[in-house]
Amino acid sequence: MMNHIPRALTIAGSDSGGGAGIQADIKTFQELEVYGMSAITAITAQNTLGVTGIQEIDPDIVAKQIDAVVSDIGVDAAKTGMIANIEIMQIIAEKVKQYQILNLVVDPVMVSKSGHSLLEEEARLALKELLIPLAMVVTPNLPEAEVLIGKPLDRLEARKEAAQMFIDWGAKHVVIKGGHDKNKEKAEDLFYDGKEFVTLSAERFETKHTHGTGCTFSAAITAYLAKGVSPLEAVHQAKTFISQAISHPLQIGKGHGPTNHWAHRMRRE
Ligand SMILES: Nc1ncnc2c1ncn2[C@@H]1O[C@H](COP(=O)(O)OP(=O)(O)OP(=O)(O)O)[C@@H](O)[C@H]1O
Ligand SMILES: Cc1ncc(COP(=O)(O)O)c(N)n1
Repeated sequence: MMNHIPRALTIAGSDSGGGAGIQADIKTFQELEVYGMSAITAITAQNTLGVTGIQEIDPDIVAKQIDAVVSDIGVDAAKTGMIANIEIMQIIAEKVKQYQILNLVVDPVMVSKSGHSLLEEEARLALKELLIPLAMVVTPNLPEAEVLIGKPLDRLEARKEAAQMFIDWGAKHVVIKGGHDKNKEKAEDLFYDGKEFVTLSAERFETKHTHGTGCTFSAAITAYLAKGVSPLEAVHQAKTFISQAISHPLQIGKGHGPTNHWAHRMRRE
């Protein structure tokens, strides 16, 4: 009898530099021994210094990519990253509902670390109505959570209230990532399932090579969900994966280099 092969789909933008987006996601799936597939929403001309061009993909082609992989191969878990515009967001929501993709990780990507918009401003708040309600796990960073909530989230109490809002919008679980909280000695993320708060704490590494950390983290959560792991355990395992990837950065390019997707192997070898 054939073993079941876990299959994960990323619905996101392409990063020609290979550090973020679809490329980071597929590398992460591969490292975690999950079969990776993609539905590309936009092509970015990008490297470690920034984004120099964006071609948004026709929403109909985004839909056809999702149809193609679901109808033939099947999807155990999926994630969204860069979505570019409202039409693409609408079609993704439609397809997730049509195919009843329950293990959906929504990474509400808005702006790249280099400061380029990856989701048109008018579409940002629509995440609350269209995609967050379909999320098994939603993974905002602090600036994204602040845009969606509409107020600063400096204090832990405010972050806890914000986490409750994500649950009220329909997400099953939320992780508010603390990577941007540079004042904190640790890299601390807040997980909430509507009942219990869990702080995920790890060493904060002094490095400028953090291009694609959010993509890699959400892709790792997706890979673990595809393998049948519970959301809390998936987030714990993904936190270990991203910490290892940041702790052994790749000295690639002249700007913010990528994380190291194979760093986790060093523990085994
Ligand atoms: N310097 C660091 N050292 C250790 N962990 C970090 C560091 N920076 C970010 N992280 C961790 O990486 C994960 C991704 O968080 P981050 O806040 O960087 O996401 P993001 O801003 O969405 O990333 P991106 O901008 O790449 O999309 C979180 O678990 C966060 O705590
Ligand atoms: C295609 C694509 N998707 C996502 C990101 C966010 O990653 P980062 O914030 O690290 O630049 C990116 N730069 N490009």
